[in-house]
Amino acid sequence: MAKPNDRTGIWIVDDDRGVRFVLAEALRDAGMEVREFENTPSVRKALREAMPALLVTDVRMPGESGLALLEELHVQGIGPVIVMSAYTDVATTAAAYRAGAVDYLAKPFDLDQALASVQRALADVPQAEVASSASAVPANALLGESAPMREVFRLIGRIAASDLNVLVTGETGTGKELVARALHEESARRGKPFVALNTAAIPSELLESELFGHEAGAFTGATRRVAGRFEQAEGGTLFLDEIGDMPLILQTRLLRVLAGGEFYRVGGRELIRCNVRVVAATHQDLDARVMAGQFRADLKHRLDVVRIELPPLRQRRADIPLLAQHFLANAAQELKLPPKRFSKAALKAIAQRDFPGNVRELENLCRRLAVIAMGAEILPADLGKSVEAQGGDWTDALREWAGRALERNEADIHTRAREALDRVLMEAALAANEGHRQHAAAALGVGRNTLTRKLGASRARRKS
Ligand SMILES: Nc1ncnc2c1ncn2[C@@H]1O[C@H](COP(=O)(O)OP(=O)(O)OP(=O)(O)O)[C@@H](O)[C@H]1O
Repeated sequence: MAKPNDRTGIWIVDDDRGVRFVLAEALRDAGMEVREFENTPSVRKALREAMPALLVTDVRMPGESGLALLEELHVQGIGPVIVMSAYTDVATTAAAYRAGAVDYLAKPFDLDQALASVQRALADVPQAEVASSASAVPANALLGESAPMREVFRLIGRIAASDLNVLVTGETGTGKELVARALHEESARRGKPFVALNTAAIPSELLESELFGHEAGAFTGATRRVAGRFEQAEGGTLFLDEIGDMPLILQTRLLRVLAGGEFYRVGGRELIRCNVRVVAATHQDLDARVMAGQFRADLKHRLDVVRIELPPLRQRRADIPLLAQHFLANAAQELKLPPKRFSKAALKAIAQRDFPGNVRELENLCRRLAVIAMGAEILPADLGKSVEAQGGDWTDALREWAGRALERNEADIHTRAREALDRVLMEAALAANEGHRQHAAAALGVGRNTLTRKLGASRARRKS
């Protein structure tokens, strides 16, 4: 193989002649020397005589994948490499960064963007830290193909391996928790716990012990030592949802832990060191809360090292068909119903809807459709039925459900029914109020705390 100081030119590897041509021309126009390759064996051959200053490679090509080549070259210390691909799922982007890529271009890309990326790579501008573990990447449930979601995947892939704190923002139901999970799964912390805590769902007087644990006798009713979420997440990731609602006094404690990596359990004297990556999320405007004195600016800075903004579903309608089909198939499987599919017209009609409750609302709609649509194909008329079913006589369905559950001698029928009732009402009210909890609570005629507590309890149960 050639010596590293012989590096010249930019090598483009892509089985698509069109892509090679357009990119090569753009780079040549910018005064760069370019060589083109249509597969990895030809690159290997060329590497016997020369080395590129920069390699730009596609991922999926007939024969060997660009990532396999990249991994090998990375081990040998060649670099930098830019990966370009139409596959912008988290698993592929994260794998590219792990294999040593300095950037990831989502196809189709803008030529100016590609040129800027090449120039950055050549100038050796430091990119995000990358870890170099090459283990298999688990399948990820975070779906999307719209431009904003591709950007989100790219960002996740880029920062997952670092230990940076991340703030995920977006309306309710946009997938903030899924993003936090993806960050965890794509990091070296995978295999260690991922612990989620909705700070708004826990009464503030209990939140401290929930986060940091307590010793026996710390307060009335504390009969034994209990580990908090920080301890439970040791070595892994702690997801703090609705961070904007955290009481100020706890913000101060959290800040201390983040700054020092140490804490005491409530009522405890032993200083506990922790190694936890914190991913926080909020649907609120944290900057506005800082301005209003409701959120500590220094804590915001600690949490907001990297920000991932999830756009509402109505701003990424291109994702709706993909998500809807996925949820419909999932619901049918989960509920043991025969598989159903959307007619083209139904899918089109769904994609035109606004979803104030975002992906969660779409998921719920698909579940209802899986149950109520008569035929194997869901038609636009079924969408209307689904709306009627929401406002129709649901007690019939409940009666039927109760009858079946009793027949099967199932346990906790009343509790489960109440939970389902709570959940449906809360989700409906949140969806109707753009995720605004106070408005949703008012619309239901319950207190805001009741709503958040029930919401948290119902989610915790669904997760367990
Ligand atoms: N991109 C996506 N692909 C697949 N499923 C998704 C996606 N985004 C969200 N979901 C699903 O939608 C539901 C809501 O997502 P999630 O709980 O992550 O939202 P959230 O933003 O954390 O909501 P909240 O602010 O109300 O806590 C979940 O069931 C999740 O699996």
